[in-house]
Amino acid sequence: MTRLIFLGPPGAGKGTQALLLAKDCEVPHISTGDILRSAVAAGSELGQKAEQYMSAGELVPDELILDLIQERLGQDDTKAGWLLDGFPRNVPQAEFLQKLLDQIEQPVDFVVNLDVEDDVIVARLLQRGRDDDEESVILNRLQVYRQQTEPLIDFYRDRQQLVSVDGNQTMDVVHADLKRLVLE
Ligand SMILES: Nc1ncnc2c1ncn2[C@@H]1O[C@H](COP(=O)(O)OP(=O)(O)OP(=O)(O)O)[C@@H](O)[C@H]1O
Ligand SMILES: Nc1ncnc2c1ncn2[C@@H]1O[C@H](COP(=O)(O)O)[C@@H](O)[C@H]1O
Repeated sequence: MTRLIFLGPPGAGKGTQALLLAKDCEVPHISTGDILRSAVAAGSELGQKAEQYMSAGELVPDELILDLIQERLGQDDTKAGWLLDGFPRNVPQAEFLQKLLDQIEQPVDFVVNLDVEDDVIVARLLQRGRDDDEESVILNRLQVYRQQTEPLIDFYRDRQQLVSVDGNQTMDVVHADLKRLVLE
């Protein structure tokens, strides 16, 4: 049983590491960014509403995300655990998640905070080249991260759930560190 939340700035490697660990642990990797990008590609109502925020590097409104995550965590493949990547992104989302996990009796094991410096992040994202990896949008995502998401570090530290991992190392070394933590 593995239930983890990945925190960290854009480009820290959350998606990369969550995908690797999801394979090791045989649990789903749940990325709200991936779900939203699929919705945009499909042209669904959710996608149409979310697109303008995503392309500007803003968070989409909570009302578009909370039902989505509640429904996803109710699906059968989550019974053996899950890895959350990109959710929660602000304090109201974290409070919602805490209540939801209490209700469905699925406590989180711990929250991984991937630490990476800003200049490394910008270089990585410019190389990744996703639609929202354009320099001005990257800088806005970083600002949104500092204002809205970074306070979650204290939120989870106060609850003794935070574990920091050095994301400045090679992907293999970060993966090995995470495996050690999960298997301990
Ligand atoms: N340890 C690493 N060293 C060098 N490059 C890395 C490392 N981890 C990830 N990357 C690369 O950096 C880019 C960003 O990684 P990734 O998509 O996993 O970040 P993320 O935290 O999920 O970002 P976002 O929040 O923007 O979706 C990718 O191109 C990935 O291949
Ligand atoms: N949890 C979220 N709350 C609000 N907006 C979100 C959330 N998760 C993703 N988004 C939007 O999608 C893009 C890309 O997300 P990544 O996690 O970086 O793939 C993000 O900038 C938000 O606009």
